[in-house]
Amino acid sequence: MNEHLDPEASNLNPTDRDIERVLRPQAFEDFTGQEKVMENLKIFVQAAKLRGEALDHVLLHGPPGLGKTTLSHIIANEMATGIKVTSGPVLDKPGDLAGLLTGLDEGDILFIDEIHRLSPLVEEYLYSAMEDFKIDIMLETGPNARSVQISLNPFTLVGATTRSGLLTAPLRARFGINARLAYYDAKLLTTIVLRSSDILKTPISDEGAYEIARRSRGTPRIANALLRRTRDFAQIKGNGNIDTEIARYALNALNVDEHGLDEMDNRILVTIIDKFKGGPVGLKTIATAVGEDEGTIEEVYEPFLIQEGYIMRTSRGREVTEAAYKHLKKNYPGQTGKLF
Ligand SMILES: Nc1ncnc2c1ncn2[C@@H]1O[C@H](COP(=O)(O)OP(=O)(O)OP(=O)(O)O)[C@@H](O)[C@H]1O
Ligand SMILES: [Mg+2]
Repeated sequence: MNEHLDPEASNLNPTDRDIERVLRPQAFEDFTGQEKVMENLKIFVQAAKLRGEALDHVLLHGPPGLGKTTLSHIIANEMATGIKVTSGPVLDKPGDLAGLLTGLDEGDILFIDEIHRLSPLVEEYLYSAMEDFKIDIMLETGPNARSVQISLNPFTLVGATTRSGLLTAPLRARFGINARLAYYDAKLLTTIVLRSSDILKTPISDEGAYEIARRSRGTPRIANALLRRTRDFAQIKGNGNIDTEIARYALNALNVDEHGLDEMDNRILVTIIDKFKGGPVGLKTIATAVGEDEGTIEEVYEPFLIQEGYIMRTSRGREVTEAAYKHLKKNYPGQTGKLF
């Protein structure tokens, strides 16, 4: 597999990257949560294996860190096939894609991360590959140039995206299996934290694990990262064991608040309340006011704030809820204004 094309690997330091790899579940049975998605996926994998066919193309979508990349590797492991990894922005010419496609063995997985960022030309080239396992390739250049159609081995495209809304309809329609990953509840994340501490050989109490879990924005990647940092605090400031007290100490030091909101989450809520009277206000305006990229707010911060009931999406923009005022210990202006 092409590790250097794994885009998320680059923003971790080498040690954390190694740890992330060790913690990554390898089989269906190590993967916690996403019950509905997993139940179906297991059936589709079993059926494809029974028929000796390639699995239908799979689209995985959902916020960052919920397990899309992990699942793509699990699918390859469970199908007992090879996997090639690339990403939308890396494939800038159809030729790049052709090279990957012709190198696939029967039943192999081609994993395209950030598939919403494919160039239109590459995307169109993908259509016939996905549908008929055929591609056109150009032979020679200049006056002798001609294209020939070649057959590919049947393969499975696994596409991952945090922005399924940006996928074109024709591309979306070519995926037979469409799986949306949702945020994890604190109980599931506790299981994940306990499993990770076991692998890292870090002693932890159930309560300590729960404390980390419930403050991890519903996201396994964040839970694992907070576990690693809490382990540092436990080793330097404590006796190496993670209990509730050291977990609280570490999470406060890391600016993760009682409800698991981080600095940017809180800055977004404060901004909407203080600068825009609680909203409604447009996404672009919020982005400018907090100094963060609009897409990042939409795909990383907002979904969690909406799911936790701090923000509502209305036709006129984003509005904070009473829960947001309460969370920030601010007076809720309430409905009074609307009576007059
Ligand atoms: N269901 C799960 N059970 C246990 N660990 C998980 C699970 N889902 C994710 N993880 C852990 O969280 C980490 C992040 O997951 P992953 O890289 O698959 O997320 P992603 O959805 O691909 O994120 P991105 O959109 O940023 O690429 C993994 O290394 C893995 O250790
Ligand atoms: Mg990923």
